[in-house]
Amino acid sequence: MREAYLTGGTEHFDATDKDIDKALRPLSFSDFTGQDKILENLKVFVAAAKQRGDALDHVLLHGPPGLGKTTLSHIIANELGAGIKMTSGPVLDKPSDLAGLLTNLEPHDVLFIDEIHRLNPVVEEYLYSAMEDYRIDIMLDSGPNARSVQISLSPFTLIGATTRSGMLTAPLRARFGISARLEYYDSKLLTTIVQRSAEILQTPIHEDAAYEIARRSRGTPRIANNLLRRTRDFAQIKGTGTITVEIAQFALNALDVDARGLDDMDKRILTTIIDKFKGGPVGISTIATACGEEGETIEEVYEPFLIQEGYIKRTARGREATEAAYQHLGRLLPQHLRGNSGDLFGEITA
Ligand SMILES: Nc1ncnc2c1ncn2[C@@H]1O[C@H](COP(=O)(O)OP(=O)(O)OP(=O)(O)O)[C@@H](O)[C@H]1O
Ligand SMILES: [Mg+2]
Repeated sequence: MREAYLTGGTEHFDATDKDIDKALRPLSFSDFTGQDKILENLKVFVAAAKQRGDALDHVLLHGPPGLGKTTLSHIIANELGAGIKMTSGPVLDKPSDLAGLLTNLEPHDVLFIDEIHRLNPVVEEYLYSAMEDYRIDIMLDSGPNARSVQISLSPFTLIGATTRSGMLTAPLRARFGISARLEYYDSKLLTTIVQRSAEILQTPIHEDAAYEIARRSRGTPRIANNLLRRTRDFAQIKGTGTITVEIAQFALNALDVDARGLDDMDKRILTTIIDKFKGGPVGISTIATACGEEGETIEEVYEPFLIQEGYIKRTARGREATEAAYQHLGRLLPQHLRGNSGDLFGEITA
């Protein structure tokens, strides 16, 4: 169930959750909280393109799931006053799928390709000339009648989103004029997002309760919104409807979200490194097998947050648990991590 908070977009939610998700989505630059640097730049690029009457340059948005890549793509289209067509890498099976989408774009429209690192290489090849020269060459017929026809496209903006920018080919990456990496949100920003969402859901929430949800949301707006929804259920059934800090704590504990926002899989990864591999270093695929999870998912979804929060370190020989990880899980620090306290001890006994 926790997976719904972490992975793959909105498809895990039921119908009502999907509707709520839509309602909570910011629609304009001014509605969007955080990622200040990215927004500042995008505002300039959008305004300049509009002033010149050009299509906006192609945009690559990358970063962990749930930080607002899809949301930002819609906002960019809104701010451009343009239409948006959505698709995703694995869905574009044949060049004709891509051609169909491209030839239907109005001038300055946005084509959004999610999971762009998973494009079929043949389709990707076609995308190059579309991005560069706004044209595609398609083959008609096959065998002796085969001929290639060139089709001009309306100037458009491709927005590609990916959680794995490292898996993009160099030629594709080079064709994006604008590239932005979304970062995890701090608790203050997430508090603002929780408060905004609660207002849209018409649920009264105390500020300390909003903060409690925020700081336990793995730096991720999607998780914050999900925890808010579930907390709202607890407030409704177990309380008076208002989300107080007590209700928030009760709900978050019931949902197995720990005090620092780590979930079951986060903890399983840390305990695996510490208990089974003496704190590391250990390779990601070994951790994955021991945790019963895909290596890719660990690298893409769990590890970035654990690294950012200082629980694991990436070294040339693999992943290592840090002092913070031992402390958080209540494990005894191994000798090599005792550093300062060991010295102090040595001084006293000397
Ligand atoms: N800056 C923000 N302010 C307010 N809400 C946000 C913000 N960023 C994201 N959200 C909320 O979080 C949810 C998830 O965002 P979004 O779907 O854009 O993430 P994503 O980066 O596309 O994730 P994925 O990689 O899984 O596709 C959205 O429904 C939106 O309501
Ligand atoms: Mg998305």
